[in-house]
Amino acid sequence: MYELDGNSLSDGSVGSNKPSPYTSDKSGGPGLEREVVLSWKDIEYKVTTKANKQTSVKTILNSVSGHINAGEIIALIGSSGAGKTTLLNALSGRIVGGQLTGDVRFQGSKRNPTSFKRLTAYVQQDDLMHPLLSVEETLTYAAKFRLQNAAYSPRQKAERVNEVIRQLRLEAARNTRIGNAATRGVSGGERKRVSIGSELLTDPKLLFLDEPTSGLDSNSSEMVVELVKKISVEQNTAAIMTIHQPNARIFNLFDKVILLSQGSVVYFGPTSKSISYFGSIGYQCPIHENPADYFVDLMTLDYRSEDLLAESKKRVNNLVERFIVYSSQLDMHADGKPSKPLHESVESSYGTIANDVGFKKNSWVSEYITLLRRDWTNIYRDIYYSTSQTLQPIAMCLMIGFMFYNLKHDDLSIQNRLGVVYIITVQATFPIFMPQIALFVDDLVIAVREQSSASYRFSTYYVSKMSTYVPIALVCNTPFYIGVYFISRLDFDARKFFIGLPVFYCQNIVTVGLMFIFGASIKSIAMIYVLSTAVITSQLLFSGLFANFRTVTDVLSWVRWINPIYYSFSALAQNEMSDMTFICSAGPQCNKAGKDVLNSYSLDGFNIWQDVLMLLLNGVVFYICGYLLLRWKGTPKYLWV
Ligand SMILES: Nc1ncnc2c1ncn2[C@@H]1O[C@H](COP(=O)(O)OP(=O)(O)OP(=O)(O)O)[C@@H](O)[C@H]1O
Repeated sequence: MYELDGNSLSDGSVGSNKPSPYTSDKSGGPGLEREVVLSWKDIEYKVTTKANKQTSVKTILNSVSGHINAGEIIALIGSSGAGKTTLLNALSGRIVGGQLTGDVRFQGSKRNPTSFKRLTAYVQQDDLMHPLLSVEETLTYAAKFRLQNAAYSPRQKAERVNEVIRQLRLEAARNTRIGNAATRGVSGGERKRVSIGSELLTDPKLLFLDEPTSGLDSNSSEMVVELVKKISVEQNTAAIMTIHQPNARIFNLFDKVILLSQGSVVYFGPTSKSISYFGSIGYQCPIHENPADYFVDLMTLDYRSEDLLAESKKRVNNLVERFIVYSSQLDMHADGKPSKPLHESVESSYGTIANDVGFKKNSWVSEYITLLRRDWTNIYRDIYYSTSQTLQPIAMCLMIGFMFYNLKHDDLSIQNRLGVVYIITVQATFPIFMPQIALFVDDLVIAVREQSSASYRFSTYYVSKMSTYVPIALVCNTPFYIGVYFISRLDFDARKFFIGLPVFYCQNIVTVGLMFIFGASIKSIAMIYVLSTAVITSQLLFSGLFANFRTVTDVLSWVRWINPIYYSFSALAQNEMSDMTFICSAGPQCNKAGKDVLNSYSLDGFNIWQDVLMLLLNGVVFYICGYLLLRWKGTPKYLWV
């Protein structure tokens, strides 16, 4: 382990042959051996980059080794782009893409991804939480998902939430909503503490934090670090956090620091010894300077001129080499023989603890009920969404109803009837798709984060989303259908009314399925809007109203068979017109049969029930694809070493 032990610089010299910190870790004090929670050795991470059509391999982490003991907090410090987040991700098992090599052990064993996820926690830099839930609700839902029902009763979960609220000093904000850019909520520091609290609920053995102080003033930053330290000490857990140039007070709160430059370790050891270490290799931190600022300046490449760049590169290389020399000396016993690395020695003492932890997931039903409750709370509180989803169908119903007011039974009404039926179909597409996709994409980001800590199953998430979005679509659009039916006076017949309504419902349900496909497969909302508009517009164009399928070229005529809108429009049009007869409004007396009209529009390829069947088949395919895409895209392919 390339780490300075607590005593190695006591005489101010570097490189004295001492018992290696690999073999015994007594940083807890004389006689106190602390459990090594995580150790990592020779971590290398490379990515392939392309520039000017040339492919090159970029090394982002270069032979990084270290370990963390229970009760410690370690700061990962370096200039921007030094590789801090990459190292944190590699250690927490969240690296995607590239080549990762080396060896990471959790409590002495190779990591079992599932147990590791459950026993550790990761606080992301962006605090992704539901803005409309209060602090207490956010923590309560996290507790319901992440604490096993078998081990915690509802009361014990509530007590655990209260304990975390107390621990993180969040009592005053308990009932305040999290908030976002649109709605004022808790302060930045409180938000960060809620984020940390959600992760602490499970009593993780190891906490990873990515820049927990970014965006906070120095008081809030100090409070966050102090709290993490207090918890680590009290609960004998460990924490590793990336942090940008902490002030001197915050810097001194850390037990150890890892200083990274260009992916290489420049120093890893006790914070208290960092100044003397740098002093011993010729870089004495000025008395009144903040040590973290001084170290980061030393480690940063200076791009202001060629000369300054060359000079800073030389300095950084020197710092890296000096630390390699020093750490290799620490690897030797006093007799000059290499000591057995701590990384390997801990394995024998801790066996396979990390892999032995058996977790019983909460039941599917329990997850589903909790997710459903959270979804409906969010929807109910989203005043903009609920108002617009309620008012839009009513406004459209009045407009369409009065535009086609009181349809007659003459031949002029043929076009109008087809128009009304078509608009009924359209109302079950865009007005449902667009607002729901915006909600779903926002929600999915949080779900993916929750998934990374194995909070619940994707299947429960998906079914709870279906159970939220489908009823909303149906309930909100029902007044539209009823209003348009009666105001425009579509053919008055109870049988027709009660056949048309379920067909309309089916189209709404299919639209929600299509929405899941887009939401699960594309992250960018702008891209979704562009592509989905193109897809839905094409579906509307191929509905049979604008182009007669007898005249559509063979190359495109097949589109109707995979077009749900064709089926719903055809079913609704047949339902309305197949038994009607239209009187000619002018000229010689004549009658036009609805059947003939439908035939002239090629809308009678299937009968109503076949149309409904095909519509439902489209829906089933959409929902299955949506689920598979959600699983595939929502489960990042993390690299484990
Ligand atoms: N997948 C990747 N492909 C290409 N470059 C990458 C990739 N991942 C990381 N990098 C590069 O590796 C370097 C280290 O990135 P990282 O995010 O770890 O830095 P950091 O120290 O956390 O920086 P900051 O403090 O600015 O967040 C950066 O130059 C980044 O651009």
